[in-house]
Amino acid sequence: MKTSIATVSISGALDEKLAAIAAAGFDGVEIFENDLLVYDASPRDVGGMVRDQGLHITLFQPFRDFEGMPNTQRDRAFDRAERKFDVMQELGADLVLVCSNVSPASLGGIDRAAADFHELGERAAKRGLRIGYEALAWGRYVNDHRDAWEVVRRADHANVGLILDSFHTLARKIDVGSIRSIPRDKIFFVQLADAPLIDMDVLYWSRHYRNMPGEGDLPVTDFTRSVAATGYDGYFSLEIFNDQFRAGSPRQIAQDGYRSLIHLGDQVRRREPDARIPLPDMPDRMAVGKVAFIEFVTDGDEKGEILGLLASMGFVPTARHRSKSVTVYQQGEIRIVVNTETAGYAGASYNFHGTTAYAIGLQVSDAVGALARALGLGAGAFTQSPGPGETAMPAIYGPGGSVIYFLDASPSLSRIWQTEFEPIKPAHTDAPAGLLGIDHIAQTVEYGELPTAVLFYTSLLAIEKTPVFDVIDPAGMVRSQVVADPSGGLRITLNGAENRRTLAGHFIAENFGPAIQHIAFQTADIFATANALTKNGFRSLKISRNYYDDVEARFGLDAEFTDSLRASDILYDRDEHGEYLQLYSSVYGEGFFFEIVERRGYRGYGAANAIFRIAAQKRQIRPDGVPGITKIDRE
Ligand SMILES: O=C(O)c1ccc(O)c(O)c1
Ligand SMILES: [Mg+2]
Repeated sequence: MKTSIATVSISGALDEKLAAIAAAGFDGVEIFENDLLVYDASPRDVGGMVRDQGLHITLFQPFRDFEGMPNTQRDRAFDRAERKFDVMQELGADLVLVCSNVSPASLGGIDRAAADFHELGERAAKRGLRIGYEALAWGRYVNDHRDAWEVVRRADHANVGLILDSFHTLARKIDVGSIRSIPRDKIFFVQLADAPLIDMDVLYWSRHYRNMPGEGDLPVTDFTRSVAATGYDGYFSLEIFNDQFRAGSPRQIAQDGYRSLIHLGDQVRRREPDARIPLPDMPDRMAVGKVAFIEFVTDGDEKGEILGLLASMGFVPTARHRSKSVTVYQQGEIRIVVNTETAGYAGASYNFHGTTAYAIGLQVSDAVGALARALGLGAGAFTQSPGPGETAMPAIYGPGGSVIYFLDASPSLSRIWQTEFEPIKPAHTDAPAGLLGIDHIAQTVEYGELPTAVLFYTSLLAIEKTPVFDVIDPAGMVRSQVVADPSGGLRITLNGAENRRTLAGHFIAENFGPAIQHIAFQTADIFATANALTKNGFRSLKISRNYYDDVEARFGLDAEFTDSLRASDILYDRDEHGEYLQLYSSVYGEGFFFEIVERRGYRGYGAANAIFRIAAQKRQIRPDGVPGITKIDRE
């Protein structure tokens, strides 16, 4: 797959952009004129800089308001073009993007536009250059790739071709099937961008909200399949106008972009038999059977607290690692691993973040295959040399420096709990609090890294994302998006914290980075679980009494049922599929907590209850109501 990205897509000065683009693995780069103009070096030197990074200049852009001008302005348009051709020759760029005219002065008329392009093609040919015509969704007369193609067809010049841009086509809901009949040699270049579905002016939407394919809601895969069906084998280039990306880390954004292209190319070539998208072989996205374990690292006083919390929820130690300071706590199918090693990555993670759920283990059909896919998508391998007799579990770095392990049914990995651990005779073997499995994991990330995390999980695993939704914290908004396997094997709620005063923002500030902020366990009977927990000394989060009056009225609940919810601090929600009951632990440390849920068919996560839960948690962290979260109520 020939990969490219426009310089406009990422932050920094031109040299920083180029370094980040090259480091991420791209083959080429679209040079945006502004990035060249504001950089203090000649076009020739910039061309040299690009090539020194091992990159090819795939396109120079944009050239605006060219075609269909009245005679008085037509000559000017050609003069301007010749000047741009000079720059391109200096740069070493052979293709220029001409976007459809938006000028009120332009005249329209398909033959007039075609004649202009024919002449421009003649002039370009003399210099060995090529012209690509792109329909902007807001072009004055040409705003549909089918019309742009008709102009190119009538221009009938070998040096004039079409540029397709997924955003313009998909934003206007134009049938992508129409691309399949365009001859591949007349498609000179393909730009790709996704975007969240927001109902707004298309120009504003395009210039501020585009994101990487797979991060938004547009059917970019269908678009790319249609392009691939023509046999197109040229560049696929990311052209992402996005305010957050412009302010983000150039390396991170470039890496995300590369991942999104490889993932897209991989999905397209699996579905489109005539696709000419060469990519190294990698297994397809894998379904997650379940979360096999969650691993905490802790030490010192904090260790006693976290173990106390686990015990109060009915977890019992079942196995101790043969050589490391690692213990497994279990209940039913749930395994919580508590690591108190001071060396290695766990120890380093503890020193930096304090007690944290830094690793998860995912059960997949082929652990080595999952690792291979992750590496193919640019993830970092996590390796720690195994001790004598230990099995190296395939693992990668996840969002925020977390670790993701893969387990499968292979002989060595499936027996890891027996071979590496010594059993501890448990005090009891039933599930004492009725906790049956992990319902979901909530991971808090920086606001700008929500799309990064979504793309990370959905490109690697057979899980789908929900649209973004807002969680209201009394101190600000938290943007949320869920990535989940429809069968429930893995559900991760991702929260992007916009400021440090929200509970999520406070958590990542105090934790010195993004991390798992809560873990939700499933029960089949939340009232029985609540009773068992109370007997165990579990301290639930106290919910405001006002909440229950409201929930009773909102859902028309029986007074008796509401009383039982109130008595156990259980929150209630309902969707078209059923009911949801939620119970929270007290807050641990600077914002970590556990949740227990009973799903009665319900498919969501109780977003409507989040504001009540967060307010209660903040009361607990800050009982005196003094701004700034300072003191934890441990009574
Ligand atoms: O917003 C614009 O003007 C603009 C310019 C060039 C493009 O390729 C594009 O897709 C949009
Ligand atoms: Mg474009």
